Parts: sequence; structure tokens; C-alpha cells
Amino acid sequence: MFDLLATTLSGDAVTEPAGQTETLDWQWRGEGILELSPRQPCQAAVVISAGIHGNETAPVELLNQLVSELLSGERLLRVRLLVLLGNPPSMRINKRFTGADMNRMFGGRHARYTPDNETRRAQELEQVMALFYRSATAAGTTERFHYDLHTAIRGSKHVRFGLLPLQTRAKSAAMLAWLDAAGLDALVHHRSPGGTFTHFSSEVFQADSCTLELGKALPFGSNDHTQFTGIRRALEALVSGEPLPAREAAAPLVHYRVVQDVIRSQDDFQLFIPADALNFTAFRQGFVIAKESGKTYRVAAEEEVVLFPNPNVALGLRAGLMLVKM
Ligand SMILES: O=C(O)CCC(=O)N[C@@H](CCC(=O)O)C(=O)O
Ligand SMILES: [Zn+2]
Repeated sequence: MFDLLATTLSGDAVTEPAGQTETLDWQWRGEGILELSPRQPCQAAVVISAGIHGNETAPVELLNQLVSELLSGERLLRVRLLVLLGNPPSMRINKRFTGADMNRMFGGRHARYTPDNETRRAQELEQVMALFYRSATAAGTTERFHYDLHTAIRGSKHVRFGLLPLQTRAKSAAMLAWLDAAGLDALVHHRSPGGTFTHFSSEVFQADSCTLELGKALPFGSNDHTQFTGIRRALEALVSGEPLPAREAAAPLVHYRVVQDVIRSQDDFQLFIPADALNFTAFRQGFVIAKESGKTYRVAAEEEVVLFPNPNVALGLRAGLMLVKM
């Protein structure tokens, strides 16, 4: 049987780029890009991406398992599904990226960079997504979803969480119910675009989009998938058109909104978040988060929690987010 992950990692040319099972047709649309269509009419066009950062392996393994179940006939497909393994060259060397962070390039921002593996891939993924949603709409689907699966560099006080892109329209009730059922511990509401894949799909295609963070980045084969049972069950329900699973998390979902995007814009940028601080660690009002020539970032609210602190980003990119509870 066709193995999406093994085929993608091998880099070998695919000699049979299409196939079928009793209930679905599949097509290899390019390296790490697989489209699956049920023969029955369906309502939803779903994009699930993982490996946009090549060292974030847990979601890639989870997604590959889901695809295998669909291709073996063990699981029924009741949506049009586009599966994207985002950055195969980086996945092969277990690195976040080879040249630059692809998840800052979407929405055409790739054109601002010197062309490389990530700029070409970001453009390809934008085009593939456009074709997919367009053809799915022509085939009669009326709903669009995009879940982009990641893992965090640091450990987190909330192990499973989502990031909702900035959008002017209200978040769909269907997506919020799905995120709750998936057992996420927290949801972060963005206040700026950031060039992410989910902002692109939400803004350009009006998809219900969310970045999902599944634990901490570890090499292939080292992930504890028992932590992600809720997310796996919710993805299974989504692609098979089944009722949502019951939420299993002990505590209710906590909502945060971003109040500061900490941007590294100067060479002398210094970040004062301790290297061992977990994501969602709280800092009190007045704490100096970061400094660079002409700018000091301080905690302005009574308390703000930090997310993705990273002083080693390229100039102009975010070196962290500060959040408050909603
Ligand atoms: O742990 C980190 O510093 C980054 C983990 C990661 O890759 N997160 C995504 C979030 C995308 C979003 O904000 O929607 C990213 O930074 O690209
Ligand atoms: Zn990532």
C-alpha cells in the first residue's frame, strides 16, 4: 500500500501517482502532497498540513497513520481531503527549515525573500491549496477547513493548544466545537497576520483555520502519541463525517489573546525570558521582556504569559508573543 511519509522522505520519483480503493480516489499532486476524494458527494473540503517545520514530527506521524487508514479502507472518507507534508527537505534532516522559516512566508511574503527551498515550497503550497478549494467547490462542497499541525520548540504549561488566525468574520461554531472536542488545553487568538499558513487559508479562502500545537518537537519515532488521543479522534471524526468525540480533558479550554508581538528588528535585540521558561509562563507588570536600540518591550497588563520566546529568529520576525486570558 502507498505510504505517504516513506514515499515523501525517500525523495524518489513516484511512478504511479494515482490510485483508488473501493470508496475513494487518490492523487499524488507533488512531493508530500496527496489529495483524496470520496466517490460519494460530500459537504466539506479539508486541508490538513504538518511538517511545515521539518523537525516537528509528532503531527506528521499522526497524519500519516490517518492517511494509511483511509487508503487501506479501514476508515471511510466523507470529505474532500488535501494532505500536505510541508517541508520534505527539512524533514529529512530533522531541522525547522533549511534556509528560512516557511511559516512566515505565506500570503505572497515568499516573494520578499531570496529564492530557496522554503520560498518555492510556500508558493507551491499556496497554489495547490487554491486549486484544491476551487475544484472542491466546483464539485459541490460548501465548507472549508484547514488545520496546520505543529509542535513547540519549548515545553508548555498547556501541552495541546491552538492558534486562531486574525480574521474579521466571527469564528465558526463548527470549528470551535471541533477544537473543544479535540481536547485542546488552550486557544490563542492572534492579533496580527504573521505570514502563517492558517492566516493565509483563512484570509484568502475563508477557511475555518487553526494552527494546532502538539507537545514538544522530538525526532521521528520518539513521540508519545497517547498525549494526542483527543486530536487524533477529532481528526478521524472530521474526515469520516462522524459525530465529534466527547472532550476528555479534565479542565475547560482556556482562551488567550495576543497583546504583544515581540519583534526582533535590530541586531542588538536581547530577550530576557529565561531559556528554561515553559510556554505560558506568567510575568508580572513592568517585567522587561526584550530590548533593542530604540525599543523596550515590558509587560503592560497586570500579568502576561509568554509564548514561543526565541531570540534566534531572523531580523523582522517575531521573537515571542505575550498573551492575556480572555
Ligand atoms: O515553539 C516555537 O517557538 C514555534 C512553534 C511553531 O512552529 N509554531 C507556529 C505557530 C503558528 C501560528 O502562530 O499560527 C509558528 O511559529 O510558525
Ligand atoms: Zn512549527
